[in-house]
Amino acid sequence: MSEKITLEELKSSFRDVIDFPKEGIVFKDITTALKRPEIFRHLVDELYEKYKDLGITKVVGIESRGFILGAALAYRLGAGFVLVRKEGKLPADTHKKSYALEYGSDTIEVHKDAIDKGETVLVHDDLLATGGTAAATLDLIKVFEPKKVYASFIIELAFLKGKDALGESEELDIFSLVSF
Ligand SMILES: O=P(O)(O)OC[C@H]1O[C@H](OP(=O)(O)OP(=O)(O)O)[C@H](O)[C@@H]1O
Ligand SMILES: Nc1ncnc2[nH]cnc12
Repeated sequence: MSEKITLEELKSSFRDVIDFPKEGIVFKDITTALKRPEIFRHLVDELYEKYKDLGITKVVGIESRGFILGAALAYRLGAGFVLVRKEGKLPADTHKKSYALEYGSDTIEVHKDAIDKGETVLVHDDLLATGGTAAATLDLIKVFEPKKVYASFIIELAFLKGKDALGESEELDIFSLVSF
């Protein structure tokens, strides 16, 4: 079971780095949380408790920070793990999507054989900012015709309205552990 970590304690386990990677950005650094065993375990346990009974068969982790808890969660859920990677990193045939994020733009890819039709999929990333990255990922996995899609984040930067960009609906369930 999770040790008792309060929301305030969790929130203060992240570090703000001013003007990274660009001037004007307040970067939420999760490394200060991940290096603490009790916080790392709390993050995995909280997400596991939320998703354990939903029949999730694949967890999709978004490169690179989405791989950390995404993989731990897939293990706990008994699900497979799928990598959504930045362009040029996946070796076999891929589907691709370009997108804008809070401090730039990029292209992501997923292997064409990563998910089967009708699977229940949990997309995981560390942080939801403008929603550009997550929206591109959700678009990318639509081609697999999943039965149901969940999206989870450790942190949501609510003032950037990423949830609006994703468009919560009956088909899509969005959740973040912490909101700033
Ligand atoms: O909601 P958005 O505005 O799209 O921003 C969120 C994305 O930005 C960060 O990733 P980044 O591209 O910096 O990659 P990294 O995880 O490899 O550091 C973060 O991990 C999310 O993936
Ligand atoms: N402010 C921010 N902190 C950390 N990761 C981010 N990804 C996009 N915006 C971010």
